[in-house]
Amino acid sequence: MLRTSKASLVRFYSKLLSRSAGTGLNVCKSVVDGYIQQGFVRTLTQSNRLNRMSYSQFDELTPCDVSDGLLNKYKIDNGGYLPNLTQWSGHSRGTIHGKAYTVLFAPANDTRPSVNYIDSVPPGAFLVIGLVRDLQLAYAPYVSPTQAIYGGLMSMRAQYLKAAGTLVFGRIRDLQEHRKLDHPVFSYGLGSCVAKAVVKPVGINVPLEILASNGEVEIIKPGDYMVGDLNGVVKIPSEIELGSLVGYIKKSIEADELVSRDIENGRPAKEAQRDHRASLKKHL
Ligand SMILES: O=C([O-])CC(=O)C(=O)O
Ligand code: NI
Repeated sequence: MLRTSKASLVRFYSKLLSRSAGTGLNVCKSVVDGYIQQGFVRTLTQSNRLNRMSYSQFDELTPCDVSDGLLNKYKIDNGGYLPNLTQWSGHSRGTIHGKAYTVLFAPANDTRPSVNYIDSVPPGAFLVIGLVRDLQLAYAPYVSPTQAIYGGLMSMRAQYLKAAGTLVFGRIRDLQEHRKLDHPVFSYGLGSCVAKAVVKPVGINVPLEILASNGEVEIIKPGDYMVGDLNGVVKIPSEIELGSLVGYIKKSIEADELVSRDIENGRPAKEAQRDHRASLKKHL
């Protein structure tokens, strides 16, 4: 009982800490540090281990499965889907997944200095590159620069550092090179010219604001879990416990397999769905 309440306390403060990042609410950090020093760190480590154990289970899931889980269990209306992205390369690798390592690009005349993001991509990370809000559009082509902000050499380095894949909310170039490497790259579009005359990277592991085509803004935080394939990319917010999500998704897939068998045997789809999905409610 006590452990549960400690765990939820730590989760609560961790959330508060991530929300307060950059807002000057340093008091939260000292509170969290205090709890961690008092031994609650063990609980955190245990929950990280649980998350780590679940990671390879995403090899067997698709972004569609994940969206079903986010919609039905967590009531996230868009199922975490980040619209209008295409997977250009790395198709042989099945489902691509990893924690978001985010990079923000701003206009070349931004006062912040340019940063080197590519040489510190963590192993297993999903490299996620976005532009500042002013350079984004709600409708195709979704960004105003026509230049490519990512190329083949960057994929070569990301792959060497064992990144899971790359997601660019903008244009990429050197398509042949990404394909030759078989490195998974997703983006809005393509280009041929490098972007140094118009934009530069200014932030690493900062939240990215992504304008979606329905006018909503999706925030991608460092550490959010990203899952992609031919269907596109889905974001699992870092607050969601991956073990519980995967548990629900597996039940949901089992139910769909029973529906599929019934449909193959000529049973009406509506009736089969109603019957097999009813039992899912107890896993919510
Ligand atoms: O060189 C650049 O700046 C971008 C590029 O084409 C690559 O990464 O291959
Ligand atoms: Ni290049």
